[in-house]
Amino acid sequence: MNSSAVIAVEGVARSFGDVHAVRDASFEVQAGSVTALIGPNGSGKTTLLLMLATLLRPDAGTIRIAGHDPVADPRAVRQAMGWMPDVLGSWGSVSVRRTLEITGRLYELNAEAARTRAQRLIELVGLEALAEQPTRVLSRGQKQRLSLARALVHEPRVLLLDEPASGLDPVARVELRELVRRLASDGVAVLVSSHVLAELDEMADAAVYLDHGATASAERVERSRAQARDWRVRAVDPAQLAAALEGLGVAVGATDHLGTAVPVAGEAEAAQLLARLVGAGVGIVAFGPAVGDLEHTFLDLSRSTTEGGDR
Ligand SMILES: Nc1ncnc2c1ncn2[C@@H]1O[C@H](COP(=O)(O)OP(=O)(O)OP(=O)(O)O)[C@@H](O)[C@H]1O
Repeated sequence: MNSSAVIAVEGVARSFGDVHAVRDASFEVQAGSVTALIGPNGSGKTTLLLMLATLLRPDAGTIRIAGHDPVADPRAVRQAMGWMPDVLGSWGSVSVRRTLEITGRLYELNAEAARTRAQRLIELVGLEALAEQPTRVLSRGQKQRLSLARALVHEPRVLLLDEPASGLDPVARVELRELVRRLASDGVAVLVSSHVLAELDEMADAAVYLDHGATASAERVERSRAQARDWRVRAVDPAQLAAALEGLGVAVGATDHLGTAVPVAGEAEAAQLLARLVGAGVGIVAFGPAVGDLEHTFLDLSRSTTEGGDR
């Protein structure tokens, strides 16, 4: 295992009867980084996270969290790790503040330290106005914030986040992203699963792609990343743009209100195309990849699996 890998997963599998939820997962997450866990519905993300969080036993393979084995030493793993599940199970009649204080006590903070920590976390996730309310009155997004605060009570070195942005409004999503980046810059290893790939693009340094319970190899991910992708171009005068593209012999894709899709092999080719269009006098107002890096790779991997490509 790499010396700074705080999460190390090797050949992990878990089935439920005939359902092979996770077949063969191997990856590492480094200290001070944010790694995205990406996969289609039912690909095994939650099952994998539950195994890392000591809540489910793997049938095969090895997991190390901060050097500890979740099966042999779940207590050490829980001390090192904060876990934000996709749905918060909370004590409905207990206030937000008490929830965090009780969680702190469960992590063996003394009463004074638990109180101070609860107050800091309430401020960190912006729940001041609701601190004395019972948790049952919280909206889904507010519950997500409480769930995140609870995961941070014991200042973990490893943070597992299962769909943390679901239910959050746009402002809260930006705040979540900034908070996660800040935690990573403090040295925390973060593994985050989400379906909102554009958001992960801005948050993550690395990605693990899970497909039918297996992680895609680094070589396969690299192949998919390198595939030609569509860029989208928009001009003040769409007719002039269409004529210029035709003049340059560019085979255009679909046009919608965001612009016209053009297939481009890489950034150098994109820069060349832009220079030519501007040189031809076209007033370009927007030019960029049609989808983010993670989404492009994810779509290409899904396509190659559907088409029976190798893994
Ligand atoms: N307790 C269980 N018993 C039986 N099958 C299960 C159980 N938990 C998960 N599965 C099955 O394992 C597969 C992987 O499920 P999992 O929830 O890990 O996927 P996921 O990638 O998190 O999906 P989603 O993106 O939809 O949340 C699915 O086919 C699911 O039906």
